[in-house]
Amino acid sequence: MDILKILSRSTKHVNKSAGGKDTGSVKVPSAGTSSNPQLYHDAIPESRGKKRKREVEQNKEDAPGDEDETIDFFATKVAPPKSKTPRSADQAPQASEETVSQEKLLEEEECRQILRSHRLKVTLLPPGNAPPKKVKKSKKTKPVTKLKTKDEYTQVYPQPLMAFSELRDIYGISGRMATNLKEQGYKIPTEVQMGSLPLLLGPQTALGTSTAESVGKIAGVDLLAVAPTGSGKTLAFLIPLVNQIMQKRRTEKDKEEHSLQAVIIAPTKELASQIVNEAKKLSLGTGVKVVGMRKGLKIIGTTGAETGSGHDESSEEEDEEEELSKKLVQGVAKTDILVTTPGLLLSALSSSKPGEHHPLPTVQTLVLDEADVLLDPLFRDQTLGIWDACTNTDLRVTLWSATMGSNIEALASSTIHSRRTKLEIQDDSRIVRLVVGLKDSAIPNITHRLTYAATEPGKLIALRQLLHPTAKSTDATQSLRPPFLVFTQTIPRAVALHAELLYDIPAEAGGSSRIAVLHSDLSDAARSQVMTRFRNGEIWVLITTDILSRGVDFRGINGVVNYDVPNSGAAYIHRVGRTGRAGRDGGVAVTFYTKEDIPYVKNIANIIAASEKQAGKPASEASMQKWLLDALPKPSKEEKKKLKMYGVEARRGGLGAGKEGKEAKGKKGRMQISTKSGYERKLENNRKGAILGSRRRIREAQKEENDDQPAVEDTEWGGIDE
Ligand SMILES: Nc1ncnc2c1ncn2[C@@H]1O[C@H](COP(=O)(O)OP(=O)(O)OP(=O)(O)O)[C@@H](O)[C@H]1O
Repeated sequence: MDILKILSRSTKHVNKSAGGKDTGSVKVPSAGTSSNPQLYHDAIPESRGKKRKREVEQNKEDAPGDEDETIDFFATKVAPPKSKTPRSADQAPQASEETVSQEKLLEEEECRQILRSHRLKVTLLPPGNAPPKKVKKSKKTKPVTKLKTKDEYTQVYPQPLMAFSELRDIYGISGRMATNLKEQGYKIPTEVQMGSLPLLLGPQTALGTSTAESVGKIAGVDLLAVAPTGSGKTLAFLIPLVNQIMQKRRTEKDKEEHSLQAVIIAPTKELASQIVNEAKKLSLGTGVKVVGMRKGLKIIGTTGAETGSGHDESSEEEDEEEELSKKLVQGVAKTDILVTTPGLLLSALSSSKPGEHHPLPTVQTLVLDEADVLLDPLFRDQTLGIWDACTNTDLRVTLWSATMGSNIEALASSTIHSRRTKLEIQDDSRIVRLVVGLKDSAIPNITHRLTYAATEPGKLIALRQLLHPTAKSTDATQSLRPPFLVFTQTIPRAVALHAELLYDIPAEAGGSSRIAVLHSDLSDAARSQVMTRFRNGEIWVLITTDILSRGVDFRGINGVVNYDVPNSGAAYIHRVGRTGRAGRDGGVAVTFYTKEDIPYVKNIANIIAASEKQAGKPASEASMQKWLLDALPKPSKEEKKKLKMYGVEARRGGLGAGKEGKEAKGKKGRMQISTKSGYERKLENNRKGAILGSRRRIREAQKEENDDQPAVEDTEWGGIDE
């Protein structure tokens, strides 16, 4: 059925599939996949990279076209390859880095041109734990921290991955994994995959020509990757991981044995379970096992020392600890890859000594997905605790996000360096930073709308207008075709908005079952049921909090509504990045703001302006007018910090609560979610007050009358009056 028609007040129900081609002339993400998942392909000068360009063209021809595509809107991802008898992992050819034919590699200048045209920037971070230099500019100005000097940060031009076929031809991934990729329909690598896969699969091959003179041989890399939302970072970290484990398993005698090789940390259960699914599809038939962490799952085997039979003698303690870490059974969960939220794994690692954790000595790869939030104060201790528990000297760490502030980068690199010093690791590895496009910016392929709704009731009216467009419009910015997500600041607000909108979808279109709410107060089972129903297209409007703002991939979602303004620029980038995934065009991101939000929206307005500039929108068509940008006040650092931690004050804690969740004095109900304006509510309250007052007066008058009667009559029942 045409969702938009059903929701339009003036039109009748048309019985067509929700994900069908009947999406009007507006091209929306739910209409199908994009023929090219890449976001940037600036022209390369004619003479450069000809050979490779041909390959890309070829791939483009092979790619599925939008027109013929009839997909179930943001339906479950391409089904995993059918389990044909898998080719044994041992049969896969093994291409060592030395055997790669130099003919297959590009010249450095070609690499440079291609990387530039895809807006990829690769930088080697300083080799040692070089502290940032304090530079005093003048006597009057404060000392500034100069983070970059030419010698410390080296821009390099590694081999880009031009086609997935190169994964096998150049980097020697197994045939089985190559088949899995093909069967899932991956054809053209996205920018982050172009840049990161060569670096992680064969750093020497990838960096060979680029670094020979300037930085010498590089044995391995720890990677900080910053790439737009929906640009395929999951696949970028999973391919090297599964490949590495397969290679290791080839050398093991007992093929049934699994020992924990890699830990992937994600901030929410929803994202962790999505990663598990992706990893399972990729490793089908490879023998690599993936498990999602859950409460009660044993990661560490118990030993005599743990059950209380160990000695307390301090002279023996160190030896015992060493013995213990050797003896601990790492494969209790019997898995190669564990995907987890930070809290779950850290509590599974806690030892009987408070504040101490069991080590994970077999883990060789640690992946932090949404690394900036994992290293933010909320999760920092838990994430660093797990990182610290990974004691293997060969550990490689990769960090991924669409946003990464310089403080997070500094924390990550200092953790890597101090760990190397602590464990006395000496090898030729380097930290590499990969940035795709403009750092910390929103994807350029969606339409942004920043809408002033003045008041809370104004926001509700505006949302209803999006849900029930009254005028037929071909302009994607005037309507929002479900499925879409609505973000609120708090759980009570999400619940209240859900209650308010519950009956907005006509019964003929499925009624209240089409709208749902998801937040962290729900049980795990309820959360996962809502996720499944949304993915299956049963739910059209999903109201949620920031719990779904990061990483979650609902392929063809058409839009995002920020019912409440996000708490930071990064939160905006991630929320709106739920649409426009894998290069799909037509996604819409609507942000409502009221007078309470005015001090905070400049940041968002700037992000929108930068995104439109990136997309090449001429100034005349920009939705962010210069006068508005100039007029909006600039929040102070302190205000930004407060906003990030607690959200907009007027909405803190719930519907309209003040500080610490208490209703602000004299402002009770000011921010409640309701269609009625404050004036209407005042009239209603006055009416109610008048009725109550008149009842009270009647009661008082009756009481006075009764008081004049003899006392005995109080207890006598006079029967029902005729
Ligand atoms: N090379 C590719 N070609 C086509 N689709 C791809 C490709 N790589 C990934 N995708 C698809 O792109 C979508 C987004 O990928 P993914 O979830 O990994 O994005 P992400 O970069 O991690 O985003 P976020 O920052 O929001 O977490 C997924 O549906 C994935 O299957």
